[in-house]
Amino acid sequence: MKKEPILSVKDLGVSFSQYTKGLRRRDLKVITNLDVDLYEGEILAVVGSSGSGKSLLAHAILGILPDNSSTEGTITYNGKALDQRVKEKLRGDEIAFIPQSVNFLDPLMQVSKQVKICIDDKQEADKRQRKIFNKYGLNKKVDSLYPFELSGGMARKVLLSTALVSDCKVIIADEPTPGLDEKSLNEVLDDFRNVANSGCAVLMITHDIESALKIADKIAVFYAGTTLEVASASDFMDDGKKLRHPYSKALYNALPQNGFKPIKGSQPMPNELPKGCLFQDRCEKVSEKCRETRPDSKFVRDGMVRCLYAT
Ligand SMILES: Nc1ncnc2c1ncn2[C@@H]1O[C@H](COP(=O)(O)OP(=O)(O)OP(=O)(O)O)[C@@H](O)[C@H]1O
Ligand code: NI
Repeated sequence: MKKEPILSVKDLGVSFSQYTKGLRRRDLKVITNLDVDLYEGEILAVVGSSGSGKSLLAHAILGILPDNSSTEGTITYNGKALDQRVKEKLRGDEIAFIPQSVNFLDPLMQVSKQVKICIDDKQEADKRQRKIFNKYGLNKKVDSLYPFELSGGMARKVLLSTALVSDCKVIIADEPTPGLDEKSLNEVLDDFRNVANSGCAVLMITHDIESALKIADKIAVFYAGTTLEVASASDFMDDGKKLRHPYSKALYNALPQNGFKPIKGSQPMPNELPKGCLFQDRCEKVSEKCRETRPDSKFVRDGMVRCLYAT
């Protein structure tokens, strides 16, 4: 029997209402057709350039989008559609969030306390908090510090600790690794793999495809607010031959070990999305049909892709 996802996002759309000149209101759609499925015991890495919709996906799942936003599509958790009330209940209880900005730490609480409140077993809390701080090289003196007294790297480690000590079923990590030294980066990647191996589902948003490939099971490739491909991490090898979308292949070719070969152009802005395929202006294989038709998602060789010509 095929395993069901613990968290499933289907056809997510996010719009923001904005006031333009003359106080006319208009809706700007910044996300169209985002799809991801998360499974227990698996790490799904979400990659894509700045502005492709990675953080908004996380915020939509957690119910922390701004008030001037509206959403379409469905987000289900254990098969049940999530509404705002349930999202708020799950946040911090079953779903742990590691935000992109370290400003999410409580400025008025000592950092060791912020980690301890995430541990259900209160008798074990002191020990477990110290253990994880030790592992990340945060000495005893750090326990009593407040966030403003920490360097960026230290604050990032505290944020990571809050999620990794919790017994949550899902961890959503938005850029968890910038600012970490090499040793801590490897520790953190190992820890994500270990929590996944013990059954947790991990959604890891990252610019760092190389790190993602070390630990992820699957990679979702976002572009201009749309999921273009979801592939096995093992498809990112052998010249990228197994990848289904030209953009995923381009990302693969741009990795340092593959010679940093970039592609020309940039992702379209939300207010200038073309009719048809979003990647058309940068694609070598573009046809007339690509300019007319926005590709639906389809399953190709056990992966998902939005390209008319994917095989
Ligand atoms: N509050 C907002 N109002 C209007 N547009 C927004 C708002 N928040 C995000 N956007 C737009 O939505 C798009 C997706 O933003 P998002 O923050 O999800 O990108 P991202 O992939 O996380 O980028 P980064 O890698 O830089 O963190 C961008 O075009 C951004 O400008
Ligand atoms: Ni972001």
